[in-house]
Amino acid sequence: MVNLEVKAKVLELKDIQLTYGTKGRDVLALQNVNLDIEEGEFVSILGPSGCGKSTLLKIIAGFIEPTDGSAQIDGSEINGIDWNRGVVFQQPALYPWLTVEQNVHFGLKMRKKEDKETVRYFLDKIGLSQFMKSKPYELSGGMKQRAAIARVLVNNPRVLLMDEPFSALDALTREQMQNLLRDIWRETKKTIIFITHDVDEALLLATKVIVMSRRPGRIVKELLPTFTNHITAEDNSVRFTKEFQEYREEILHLINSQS
Ligand SMILES: Nc1ncnc2c1ncn2[C@@H]1O[C@H](COP(=O)(O)OP(=O)(O)OP(=O)(O)O)[C@@H](O)[C@H]1O
Repeated sequence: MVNLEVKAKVLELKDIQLTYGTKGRDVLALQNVNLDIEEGEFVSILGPSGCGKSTLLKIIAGFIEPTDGSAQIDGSEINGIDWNRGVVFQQPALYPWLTVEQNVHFGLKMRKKEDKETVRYFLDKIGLSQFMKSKPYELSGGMKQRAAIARVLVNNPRVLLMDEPFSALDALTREQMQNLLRDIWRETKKTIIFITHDVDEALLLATKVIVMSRRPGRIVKELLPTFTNHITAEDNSVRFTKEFQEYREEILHLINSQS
């Protein structure tokens, strides 16, 4: 049967170029980046250190403007930060003087959209209900990152942007967080853009893997793995298949040949 389902294009990056100007020395970070992202895609970005992954995410987040080219969300030019693009960083940015519940509620309150029910729903979803009255210093690294994810999800963003969110976590917690994020993605059908240095992590989560060249960053390959659709918390045996290893080797070869 022919699949006639047409998904909406959420993000469109056209000929993006980004030059940082520092102390008279220009750094060309991105050049000719073209990328379309459809609704519900889980996109992972890989590439050598310093190739411009975070820069690309910052453009999509609206923290910085491209020097050239166009970055659009739902057909409109990205113009500064907005609640429809939530960002999760490597280090969870929580307010230390607020409880977990207050941290998660913060964005809604800022917009005068108080909604305790939604806050509690997401605290439950990420497994932090019992800790909602705790302060961030009372939480483990994984728990803090759960709170940071909930804090973004309550705003119901169109796109979830994640910059190496699990790289500071121990291996076991990292795997738990990957499973949690996959579950959230399956349930909410959010569009996710996820930067990582870990090829396995990208293949275990993403439906589209973008490999970038060394600086100035360009996209050298887009791959469409489907492993994430076959993984559950109990069974991630697809990672031991020949196909997984072939993807892995191809990506590692691409990255290493850039270095
Ligand atoms: N504010 C800035 N001013 C000047 N140069 C910058 C600035 N931010 C980043 N750069 C440079 O731009 C290039 C791309 O940086 P970016 O942080 O986007 O890369 P990355 O791929 O995310 O790196 P990593 O994998 O090491 O986190 C690097 O050479 C970096 O030194």
